[in-house]
Amino acid sequence: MHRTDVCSVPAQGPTLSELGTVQTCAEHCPECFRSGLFFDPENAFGRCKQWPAPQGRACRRFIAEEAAASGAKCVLTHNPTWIIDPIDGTCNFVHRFPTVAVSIGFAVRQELEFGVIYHCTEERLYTGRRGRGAFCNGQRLRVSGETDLSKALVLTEIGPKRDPATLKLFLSNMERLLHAKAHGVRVIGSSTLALCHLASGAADAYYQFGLHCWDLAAATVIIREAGGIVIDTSGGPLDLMACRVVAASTREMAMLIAQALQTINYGRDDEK
Ligand SMILES: O=P(O)(O)O[C@H]1[C@H](O)[C@@H](O)[C@H](O)[C@H](O)[C@@H]1O
Ligand SMILES: [Mg+2]
Repeated sequence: MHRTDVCSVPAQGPTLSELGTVQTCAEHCPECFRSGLFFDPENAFGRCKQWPAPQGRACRRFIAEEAAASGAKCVLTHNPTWIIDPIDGTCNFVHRFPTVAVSIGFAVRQELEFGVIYHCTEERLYTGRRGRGAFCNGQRLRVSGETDLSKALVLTEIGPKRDPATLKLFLSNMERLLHAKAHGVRVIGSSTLALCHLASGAADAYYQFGLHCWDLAAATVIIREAGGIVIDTSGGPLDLMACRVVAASTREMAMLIAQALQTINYGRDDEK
């Protein structure tokens, strides 16, 4: 049966309900997914068209924090892949500290196509779709454009390692930025929401060693579509699996941060 359903989404970017539509499309097209059918790779939502999957591979894949925690491999192939952190800010959640989010990213051919981050306690839905802009509850997002570190609010997170050597490096990085006269440095307990604050212009830079691809996938699309930049801590292009990032409102700010940092090694998501 040739399906021509359009899992279309309005141009202003997806909302969970449209995403739900895409998911409904997937549910409505079980034969698509069973026989390895793809969404049209030219358009992440696209038309759910029927054509044979190459080498009969299953079509969409999932990379999720809890699956990785129970031993699943984090390998980003060319297949359409959902990259999910179901609760970002778990420690906050158990303390009833209201900085908790759900993060859902989607990649096709290893290109991040769209991201959705839902700030559960504030009912703020951040969305971004490649080439179609970034939004919070339908309001367009723009980064601050700040290039002066002395006027910048810099966000970071501690990362999971707490051994003395790692903590020394973490604190040393924070000290370096404060010595460089950063206007402020903040740790809020959720990398995805910190990155959304950057996309909204409420912060000017973010860096972290020890986060994961599921923290970065959705937020990277949202920041890029808000006019920001997301790179590796080396100053090179983002490596989604490298467990490290610098994001900023401008390339100048990103390079200032990257040059100040000492590396903390957390390995790679695709090598664990
Ligand atoms: O709460 P989960 O298990 O998602 O872990 C998150 C940490 O809580 C954040 O500090 C950290 O910045 C990352 O967001 C990390 O994913
Ligand atoms: Mg997380």
